[in-house]
Amino acid sequence: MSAMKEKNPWQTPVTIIITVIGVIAIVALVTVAVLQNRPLPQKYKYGIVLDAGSSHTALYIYEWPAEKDNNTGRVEQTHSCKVKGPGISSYAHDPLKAGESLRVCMQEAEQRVPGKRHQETPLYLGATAGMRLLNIENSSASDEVLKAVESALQKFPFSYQGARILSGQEEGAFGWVTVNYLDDRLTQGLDTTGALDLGGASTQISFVSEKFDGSESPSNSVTFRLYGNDYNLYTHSFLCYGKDQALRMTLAQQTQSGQASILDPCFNTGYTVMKNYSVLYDSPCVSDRKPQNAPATFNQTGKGNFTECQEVVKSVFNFTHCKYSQCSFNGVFQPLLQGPFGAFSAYYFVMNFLNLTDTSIPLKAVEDKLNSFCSTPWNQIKQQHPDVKVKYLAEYCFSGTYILTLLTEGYKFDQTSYSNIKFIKKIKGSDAGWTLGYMLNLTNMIPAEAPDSPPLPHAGYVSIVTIMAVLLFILFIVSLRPLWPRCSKQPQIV
Ligand SMILES: Nc1nc2c(ncn2[C@@H]2O[C@H](COP(=O)(O)OP(=O)(O)OP(=O)(O)O)[C@@H](O)[C@H]2O)c(=O)[nH]1
Ligand SMILES: [Ca+2]
Repeated sequence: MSAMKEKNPWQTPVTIIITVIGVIAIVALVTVAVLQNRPLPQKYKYGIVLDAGSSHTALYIYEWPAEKDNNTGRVEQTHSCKVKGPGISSYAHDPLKAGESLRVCMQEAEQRVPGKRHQETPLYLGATAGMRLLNIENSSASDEVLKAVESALQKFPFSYQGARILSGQEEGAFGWVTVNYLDDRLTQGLDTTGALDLGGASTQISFVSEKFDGSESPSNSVTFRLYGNDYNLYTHSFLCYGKDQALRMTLAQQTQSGQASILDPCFNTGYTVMKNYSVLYDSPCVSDRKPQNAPATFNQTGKGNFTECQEVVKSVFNFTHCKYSQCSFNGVFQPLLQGPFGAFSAYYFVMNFLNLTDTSIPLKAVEDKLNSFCSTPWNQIKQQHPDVKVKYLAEYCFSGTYILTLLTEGYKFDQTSYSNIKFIKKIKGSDAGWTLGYMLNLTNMIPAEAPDSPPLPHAGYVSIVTIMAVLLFILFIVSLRPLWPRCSKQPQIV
């Protein structure tokens, strides 16, 4: 055996030098290209929206890249703060307290938004059904409350943009914008998702239906042109059909004769509380039905019967008159249900607690679950859920029954369309609700026309520069072929 040694042509000094220079050139070229065109360090802008709901106020902080205001999906919720205490409409007798109640969350916002952005950060407060009801009942009181929150908010260093009561249409439409913006459906021109919002004092349904052009009921029609697409949205807000006011209506229904006690099928057996007639009837949703000569209080005792509860709940809906081709309830027009729906706020709280967020199950199974929950004694319910707020816990039988009835009898969801509902709280980290849509609209962040298609994205640019550099280098090496050392076919024997 003889030792053989091949002479590797790549090891000649010329090729080594060429290779090293080539590699250095590529690295330098790519580095310069990448650094030169790297997106600048990201700067963010902020916006703050206060959702002054009937049951409570919440503050949301949104953030988006400073140079890309128009890009869909780029605005995100970075923080939320729940105001302690009730909604601002509950401070009608002491409006200054409504302003004060916002202080803690506003101070939190001061901490969260970088100081140098404070002055340019828009701050909005939108009030919903609680203030709508107060405005009906006592408009000077609602003005006082708005004035008080206004002067409280103006003390903070943000760019205050006003506090006002949203109309039901706005509340429904902006909830729909939020859901579809977060799902990235608007820029893509995709089919949209409907929005179902169940608050404490009102509830909204909003969706696009092919059959609906707005002509049959103009007051339910909202048109948008977003990113070059036209949308004709159906939306309706039912005042008094939020879950707290609906509960009042069912109690009013059961206390018509002004009795001193009622057996309420919507509460668990063994549950009993004393309620005040004047407190119960202190709302425009029921005030006209206050029984004469009723005692000051009545005892509400649970009977825990889902079927009977559903009967009482049904009685707060009016199905008799409809002057349109079709109605949901109370003579309100509603086109054919279409597409998927996102159901949020109390829809989510309640159905999540009852383990009913899976909408692929038969409606009969939803009823069975409610049946068994409602008939469970109150003691047992409390024992099973020691950490849940007693007020929420006591109302889940009613709330679950109300939601099922509202969806199926009210809005006419059937087995198939029910399975198109998704109970949601957040989408990609941002809460579902009207606040984001409201801010996007007021800051003109959703353009009517599609923005020009962006130039090559950074990653694409880097890839192309790298590929080109490598190709150039290969071409260079190949062009030097005449200088390549000849390699003999025969291995040399040393
Ligand atoms: N079970 C449960 N209920 C909740 C929770 N938070 C709020 N609720 C109740 O759910 C209902 C709706 O709450 P929200 O969506 O905050 O209602 P809101 O915005 O104050 O009322 P609107 O002005 O009508 O929109 C109210 O009855 C609340 O008391 C929760 O964490 N769990
Ligand atoms: Ca709300």
